[in-house]
Amino acid sequence: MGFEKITLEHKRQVLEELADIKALFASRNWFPGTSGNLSMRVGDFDPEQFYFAVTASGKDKSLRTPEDFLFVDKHGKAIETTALKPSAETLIHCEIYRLTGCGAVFHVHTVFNNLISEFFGADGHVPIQGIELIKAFNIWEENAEIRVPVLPNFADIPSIAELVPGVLDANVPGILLRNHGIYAWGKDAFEAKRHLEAFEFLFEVMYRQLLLKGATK
Ligand SMILES: CSC[C@@H](O)[C@@H](O)C(=O)COP(=O)(O)O
Ligand SMILES: [Zn+2]
Repeated sequence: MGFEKITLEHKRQVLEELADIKALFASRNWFPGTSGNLSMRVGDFDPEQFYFAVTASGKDKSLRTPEDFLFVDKHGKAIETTALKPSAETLIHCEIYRLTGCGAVFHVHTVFNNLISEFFGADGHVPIQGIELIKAFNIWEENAEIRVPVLPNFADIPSIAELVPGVLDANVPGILLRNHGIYAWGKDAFEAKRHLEAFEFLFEVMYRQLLLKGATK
């Protein structure tokens, strides 16, 4: 489906939902120093052609303005004439949509995701086992273990994006960038938010557990 076939009403709904989520995350201090970016797909998913709304680069994400989002195509290029620049990390969003067909991708920098990504960075993944909130990823088995991939935080975003297919785990809707932040996604904004909140909770539990155990592993 071409971008022009997607109804204005649907596009407006998506922008409103994104703006509400942005305000909520900002209230949690999840966008310090203009960091973080959010996106939501508009229209159906087709790996050959899809579109999404993404935060404009470098904005203060705690503010609500008419210039907070723009629409881009599957290559991360703006589809309409605009002075706004898509998030510097849009290519990572593109890759996640392409590989998963998801409906929303949220990226935040928090103290806990930074600390945990660095502590386990050399291993290439964060192992999480036996914590109830793993069920937020629809994993119901007892004492389940997941591994959250950790990618190096290259300055060159395309170099990060090209590593995504090699580490993405269909059962784990998130990827950490070392000393940077997390990308979490879901079939829609509700699910992406649930996943992101679960990751952040799990990272905080792990951080505190490591302190309790004297930071041995
Ligand atoms: C201002 S530090 C954060 C940025 O370097 C980047 O990692 C980030 O998350 C926000 O970039 P943006 O281009 O505004 O989407
Ligand atoms: Zn970032």
